[in-house]
Amino acid sequence: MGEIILQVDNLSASYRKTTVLNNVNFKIRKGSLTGIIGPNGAGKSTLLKTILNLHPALTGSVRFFNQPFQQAKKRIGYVPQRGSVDWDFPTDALDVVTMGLYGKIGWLKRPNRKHKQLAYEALEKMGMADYANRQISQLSGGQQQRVFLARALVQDADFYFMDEPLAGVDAATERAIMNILKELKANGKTVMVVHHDLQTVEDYFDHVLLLNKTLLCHGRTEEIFTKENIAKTYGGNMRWMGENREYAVHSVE
Ligand SMILES: Nc1ncnc2c1ncn2[C@@H]1O[C@H](COP(=O)(O)OP(=O)(O)OP(=O)(O)O)[C@@H](O)[C@H]1O
Repeated sequence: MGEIILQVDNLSASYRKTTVLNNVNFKIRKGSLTGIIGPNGAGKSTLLKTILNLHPALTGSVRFFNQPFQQAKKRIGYVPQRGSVDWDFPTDALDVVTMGLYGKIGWLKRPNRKHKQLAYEALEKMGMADYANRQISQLSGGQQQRVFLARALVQDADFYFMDEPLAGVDAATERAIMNILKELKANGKTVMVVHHDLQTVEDYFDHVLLLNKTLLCHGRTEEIFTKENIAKTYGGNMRWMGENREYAVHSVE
C-alpha cells in the first residue's frame, strides 16, 4: 500500500452549537478508493467540507501530503453534491469543465484553445461531447454529474473527494462514473466518495469509512464492512433482507 497522504486528527465540527462531527481520526493511503458510508445526517458531507476547509473545524488538524491544506490544495479535487450547486448559473457544459483548469490557467487569465480542447476531450470521455455548448441548467441530473466528473478529470488532481456522485444517476451513468474512479485509482490517484448504496460497497471500494457523527471504523472493505459494523453505524435503522449482501436501510428522516 502507498504512503499516507491524508492524516485527520481529532477533527470535530458543528453548525452553531450542534456538534455534528466528533473527534474523527483516520489516515488515507495513496491509491486507495474509499467509500464514506453512514445514515442521513451522519456528517458525511460535513466531513468532506471540513477536511477541505469549506467548513470550519472546531478542533483537530488535517494534513495532506504532510502539508496544511492551503499548500496542498492544487493537488486536491472536489465534486460537491449536485443539490448544493446553483445550476441556474448561466454557463455551458464546456465552461464548467474548463473551470477545472483554472488552477493551471490562473483565475485572471483567459483559457486558450488548448485548454478548451482539453475540456472538450474530458466531456468526450464522459460521453457528453454533444452537450458541450448546452446550458448547464438544461442538462438532466445524471448529465450534470458527468460534466462535474469531466471537470474533476481535467483538473488532474492527485486526491479526489466526491459527494454522492452516483445519487440519482441511471445505470449507464453509474457505470461510466465507476469506470472513471477505477481508472483514477489505476493511475495512482486517491479517491474518497460519499456513497449510499450498501449493496455496491464491496464491488466499488477497497476501503470503507463508517461514520455516524463519530468514526465507527475504517479499513479494508473485506475486513470492516461486516454486518455488525454496519448495524453499529446505522444504529438499528436497518433491516436485513436475507443473508449476505441483501439489506435495506431505513432512512432516519
Ligand atoms: N448548513 C447547515 N446548517 C445547519 N445544520 C446543518 C447544515 N448542514 C448540515 N447540517 C446538519 O449537520 C448534520 C450532518 O449533515 P451532513 O449533510 O454532513 O450529513 P450527511 O451524512 O452528508 O447526510 P446525507 O446522507 O443526508 O447527505 C445533519 O444533522 C444536518 O442537519
